[in-house]
Amino acid sequence: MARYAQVHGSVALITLTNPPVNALSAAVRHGITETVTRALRDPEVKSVVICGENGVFCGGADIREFAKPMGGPPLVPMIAAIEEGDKPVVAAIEGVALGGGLELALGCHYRIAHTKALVGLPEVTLGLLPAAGGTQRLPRLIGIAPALDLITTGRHVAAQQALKLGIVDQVTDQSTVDVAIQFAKQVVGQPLLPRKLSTQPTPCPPDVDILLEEAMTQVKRRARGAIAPVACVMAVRAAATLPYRAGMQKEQELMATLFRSSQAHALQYCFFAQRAVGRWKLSSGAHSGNSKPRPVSKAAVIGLGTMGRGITVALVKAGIAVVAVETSDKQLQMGKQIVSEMLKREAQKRNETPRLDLIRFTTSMLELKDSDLVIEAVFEDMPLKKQVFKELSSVCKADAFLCTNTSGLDVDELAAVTKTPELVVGMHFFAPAHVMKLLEVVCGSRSSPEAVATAMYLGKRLGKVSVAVGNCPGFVGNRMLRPYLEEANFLLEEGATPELVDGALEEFGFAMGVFRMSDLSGLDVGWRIRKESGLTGPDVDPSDPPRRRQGQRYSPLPDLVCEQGRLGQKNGRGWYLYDKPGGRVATPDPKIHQLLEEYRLKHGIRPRRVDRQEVVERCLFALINEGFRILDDGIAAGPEDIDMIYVFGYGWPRHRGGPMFYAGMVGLPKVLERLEHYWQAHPDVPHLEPSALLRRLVDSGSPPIDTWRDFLQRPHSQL
Ligand SMILES: CC/C=C\CC(=O)SCCNC(=O)CCNC(=O)[C@H](O)C(C)(C)COP(=O)(O)OP(=O)(O)OC[C@H]1O[C@@H](n2cnc3c(N)ncnc32)[C@H](O)[C@@H]1OP(=O)(O)O
Repeated sequence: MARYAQVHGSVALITLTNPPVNALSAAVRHGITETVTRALRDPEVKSVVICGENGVFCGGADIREFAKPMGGPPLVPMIAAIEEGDKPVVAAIEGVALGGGLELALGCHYRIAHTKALVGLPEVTLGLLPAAGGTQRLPRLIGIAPALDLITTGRHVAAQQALKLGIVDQVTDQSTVDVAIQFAKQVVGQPLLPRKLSTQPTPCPPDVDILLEEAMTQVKRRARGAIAPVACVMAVRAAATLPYRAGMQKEQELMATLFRSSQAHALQYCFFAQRAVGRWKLSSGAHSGNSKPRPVSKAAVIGLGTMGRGITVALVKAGIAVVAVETSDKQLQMGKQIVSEMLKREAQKRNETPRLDLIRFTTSMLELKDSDLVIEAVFEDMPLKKQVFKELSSVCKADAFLCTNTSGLDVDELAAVTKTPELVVGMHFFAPAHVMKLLEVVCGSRSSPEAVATAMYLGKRLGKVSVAVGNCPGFVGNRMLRPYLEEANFLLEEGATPELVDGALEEFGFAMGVFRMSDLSGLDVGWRIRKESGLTGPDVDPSDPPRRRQGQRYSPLPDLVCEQGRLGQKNGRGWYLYDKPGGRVATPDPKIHQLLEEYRLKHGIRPRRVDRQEVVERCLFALINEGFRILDDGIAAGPEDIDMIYVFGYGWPRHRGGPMFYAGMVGLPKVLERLEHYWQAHPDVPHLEPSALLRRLVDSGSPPIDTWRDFLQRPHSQL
């Protein structure tokens, strides 16, 4: 899978041919080994150019092969043979040179890149390190600090920046291969040794130890338990402190540990899951392959609250014209000012001019008449949303898509008040909507394939990971969140503190524990929803005991906290005390501890010691259990969909693969056994009752996650 040609008489042109990204599969490695040997042996060949077919140099090692036994020639000696050869080899980089692809290029003596090319060592995002010499050659080429940055973050670098850093020798906007061939002819006869990176010393600043220590501290803080970034720093340290051969040895040792790790499996699963969720399928048989999105050139956003503002900014950043609607002039002016500031900040980051000209702010719904797609983002209140949808249905053009940003209300109920229910679909963004990568596309029972395809595609244009889900209260993400939050509250009743619960979840890898997250979102949001559903406030059934509602255990603790005027970070007091209203520095609050003690005393609860393991099991296994129910109900098509929702929308640590993957990693029998244990202890908590799907999977010998779809009762029936 590498083509060989002799061009311009004396140049061997080797082209990698493994579409779509010319990944270095065993066949490609075999092809490179064979063609390079041929070129080096042929006396007519004076220099060599390596390029990739279809405008892509190489996307790196073939990630699918990592799960199989290793076959074919290994990368390290293959790249060493190129570098050690006595003929100049030039890499012609178009498209991407990533991971093993860039390592191959680093083994070449020269690198020419197209202006639009991207290079990088993203192995860390797959739980690995660049183990084909990348951690040893890159620091020798560009120095310790920039190499640490690229290797520990895995970020892609555009050609011009790669030129500045010294990764590539030349950038061209012409045919890269032609330029590389000319270049290859010119460098024949020039000394090759200085171009062989493995023979060069690593340029080290005098304070290299401090630099490496700081890098280690920084990655540990950022990594939240991920091991690959730490190993990356250790490998670069080897490049700074050891000769090349010993450095390579260290690289291989570190890689061997990472390669077998559950984190690497989780991260590689995420890589493919992220791509798989784009291939949606509806119960009607329509799917991403046979349903075309309609172009959206003009969108509208109704409501300029937090969500509406973020959605407007996301649309404008994608170059889409927006009509932004508010009810009153005052609200409109406030929205306009905040959106403008947000856009200016965003543009500043990208060194661009803010596209304020793309937005028309108005209080008149009549201005929506030529919008292709409208996103309603008003208050989370069904009667209000219905009123908006009725109005939209009469003012918008007949084929306009009508979308709701509801976080859990019934999309079918909204569709029913319109003249075009087939054009109604949910687009559930996550705050801040211009930043968060997740979009839940909620398919109502009457949503057309075209409406779903358009919402999914629009999400992609906005840079989101769009996941199609069915219509049920809370959809996927928020439905699973409920048992998670409830278990956290029950743990407080039983003896835990907010900081103990959050500490356990943060140690697991969440950026923020459940109580800090609730404080950030605002405690009044959930309070209002609980009042509306009769769980607290005047509508509570007076015959309900204080800690039971609607036939099951209920914790009124969050209501009590709100009643004390503690609304979270925004007013400086919630489950924690903050440095100031809106401040971010959270400290444990003795008043909350006192409230918990008084509460337990009042309800005759004898506090017990809750450990971190119980926190993780009760909160996360309850959430996972709901995930199994969602799968069996046909609300999500597969475990990958749930996992991507949690990784991109709820801060689930990516190196743990998402909740469903994690369940498989822990072992389904163990999850089942712990749920049974906790359910026995708390029979009044229905969400702890193990789901039927979990039981079926365990009874079937706990099959691997990629076969779970075969065990679903009604696969994607609600999609
Ligand atoms: C000793 C170890 C040495 C080296 C280790 C490595 O090299 S690890 C691999 C490092 N490389 C990467 O991490 C790059 C991964 N790929 C990407 O980032 C993107 O795919 C890329 C190349 C930027 C292209 O993006 P684009 O949006 O254009 O396409 P898409 O991501 O949808 O990919 C298209 C299909 O190609 C599959 N694919 C991509 N890269 C690889 C790969 N390295 N190995 C195997 N398969 C790869 C991808 O899954 C898509 O296929 P699909 O069937 O749709 O899932």
